[in-house]
Amino acid sequence: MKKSPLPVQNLSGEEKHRKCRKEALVKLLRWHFGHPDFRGKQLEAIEAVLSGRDCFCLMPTGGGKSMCYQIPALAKTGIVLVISPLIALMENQVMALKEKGIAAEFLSSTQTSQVKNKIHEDLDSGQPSLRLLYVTPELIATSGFMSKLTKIHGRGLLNLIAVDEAHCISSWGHDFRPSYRKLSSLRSHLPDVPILALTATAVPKVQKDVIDSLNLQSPLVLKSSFNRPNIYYEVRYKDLLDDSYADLCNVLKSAGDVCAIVYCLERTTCDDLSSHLSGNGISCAAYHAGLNNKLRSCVLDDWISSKIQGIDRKDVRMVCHFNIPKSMEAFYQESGRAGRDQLPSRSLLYYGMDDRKRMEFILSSAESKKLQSSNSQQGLSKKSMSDFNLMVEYCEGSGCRRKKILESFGEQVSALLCKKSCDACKHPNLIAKYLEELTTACTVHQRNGFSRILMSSSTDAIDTEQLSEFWNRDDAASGSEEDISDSDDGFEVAKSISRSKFSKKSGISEKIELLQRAEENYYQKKAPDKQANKPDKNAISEMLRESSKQRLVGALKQAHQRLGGLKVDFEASSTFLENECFQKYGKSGKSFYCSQVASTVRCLSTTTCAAEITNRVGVIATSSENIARKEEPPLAASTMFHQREETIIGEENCGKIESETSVSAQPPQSASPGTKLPPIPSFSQFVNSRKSNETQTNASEEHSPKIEKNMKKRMRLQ
Ligand SMILES: Nc1ncnc2c1ncn2[C@@H]1O[C@H](COP(=O)(O)OP(=O)(O)OP(=O)(O)O)[C@@H](O)[C@H]1O
Ligand SMILES: [Mg+2]
Repeated sequence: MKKSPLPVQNLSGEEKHRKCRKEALVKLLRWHFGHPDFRGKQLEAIEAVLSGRDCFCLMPTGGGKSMCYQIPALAKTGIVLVISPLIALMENQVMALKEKGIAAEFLSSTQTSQVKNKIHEDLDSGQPSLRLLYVTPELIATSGFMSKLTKIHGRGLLNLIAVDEAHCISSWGHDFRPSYRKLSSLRSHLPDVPILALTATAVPKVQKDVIDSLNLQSPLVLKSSFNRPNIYYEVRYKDLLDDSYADLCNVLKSAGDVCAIVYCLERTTCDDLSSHLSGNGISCAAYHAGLNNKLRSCVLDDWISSKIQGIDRKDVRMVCHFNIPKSMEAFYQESGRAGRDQLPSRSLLYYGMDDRKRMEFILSSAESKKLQSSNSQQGLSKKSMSDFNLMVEYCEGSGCRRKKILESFGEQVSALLCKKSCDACKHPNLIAKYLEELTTACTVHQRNGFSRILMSSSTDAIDTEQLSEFWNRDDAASGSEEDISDSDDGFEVAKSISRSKFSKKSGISEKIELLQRAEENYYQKKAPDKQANKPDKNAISEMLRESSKQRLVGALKQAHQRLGGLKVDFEASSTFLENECFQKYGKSGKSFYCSQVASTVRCLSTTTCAAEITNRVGVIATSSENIARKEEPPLAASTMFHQREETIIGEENCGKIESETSVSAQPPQSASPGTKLPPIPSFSQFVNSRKSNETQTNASEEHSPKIEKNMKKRMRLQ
């Protein structure tokens, strides 16, 4: 329920006494957030920054770090600037604050220029109403925004700069973000504004790096215990399971209607698992860097909409790692998304020997790559391998899992602390038995060799930041930094193998061979005959489309009632909107399509302006013809296009190959009505035809440096 804001109090006035001050702060906490008292070191952090002191605050995931800057924003007139690496997090926090009647906004490319202008107007006014402004690190780096901040500060209105997820500044951390480096300019431009750095990453080297990089001056360093008593830790051994997909499916089903996150190393696993779970009646969606920004935001929207909470939803009951994470830090951070409401929750890790080998390969590739590029990175690469070994020990060791987590962060605790809230403490004999079986299974496994050699050497997620879950949609201020987990689609397979197995000297033909192998492998995985027998669980049925239309009609009618008269034809408008969803995400499958419909319904249900809807669907009159024409692209061609794009092109700026390959590689929407698109050649066909063309045109120049160079450039092997 929305409350009227408590009048802002200037606590630095007559309430000088610490006790009174504390009482006033607790009052703010109770009034705005409904919490009875501060947790852990929150109060100390708040008092430090309110007194103008820098502060480094290390608290576990879900420990309540946000409160350390949200309360100061309410305790003084002026603005608190919050820097966050993840737009979804910003959106989510701003939404939650607004619901509580607190004036908060975020600036990012996802907003309309109208919204942005409004925020800027407020900032430029003598008395901004904003209390918290969330921005991306990229925006801080722009001179325009920095000079705006300087002006606000000049008017005495910039109270605090909070750097959330501050470990992103350190290349020693598991989520290093180059854009965070730019934050070092904050201190030089705004020397006397206190800075609060917040993180849940406990590695001492990272802490030092954060303090040094942000140039914190004699900061108050606050550290809390990392124990998450409400999380039950468990490991399952893939090599001992008949079918880990089925196992996860059962786990999720038996957990009931709860919210869960499943982390996978690779996009393909993410997609496969997601469609497997959907096919088994579990509502889920894949979310990874292979999706475009809109799609990702759409999935996130859906996630948010189910309980009006975001990626950091408090009620996540289970976090599952379907592949072993690369470090204890990453594991802690991700598993820590469970149970932020302090209620009993579960962390489940599926450990498999193949996964272990694959991660070892990734990390050792990173090591050799970094050794080549810079000797100074040597220590970093070695560190990543020893970090991973801790993770392996977590899975393969028999002792208390909680103790292992805490010890990896330098906390010495007794296993009694666990109170049987991990599988190793609760079922020690069973775990001992599993580990014994695992040893036997592995011996057999090794004797037989690993089945998926190509797979295990496939992932090119060599840069540490590529495995990060943090991401920004492209920000107006600069290019985007799409840093979420990367994977091994066919192109990546070939790319990584060509990088790892062959030196730069290897010939183009070897690389082409590899690409062809990768392609074969990709298509084998998606073998049509295998697919043909199976009904496509992710297909969008006519029935689903019809029910989506009905949902949209309902939302339009509600908007009509709420806004006092919409001058639109409900049926035609809903058909238009549904078509739009289908056009955008029809090819991507049911979950994305449903998500887009949900997003549109939400948009209709929340808009406060009738003109917004009429303008949007007003397009119908002029574009209905186009819609009819654009509907239902030829399925085979569009699927093929999608696969090609994913497999071979895979990244941005691929126009060159695309346009040379075939005219049919145009997006199907742009094909004129009735035009049957010619078949798209496979990548092998394309490469072979190019090879023979080039051989014909200049036989003597076969494998000449020029051709190799061009081919290399086109295929972006390097
Ligand atoms: N003093 C408090 N009493 C009770 N609940 C609190 C208190 N402070 C924060 N919380 C709640 O704890 C939850 C986690 O808070 P928050 O998101 O700030 O954690 P965090 O430390 O930033 O975690 P993360 O590292 O995941 O970002 C929120 O639901 C918040 O409302
Ligand atoms: Mg946080």
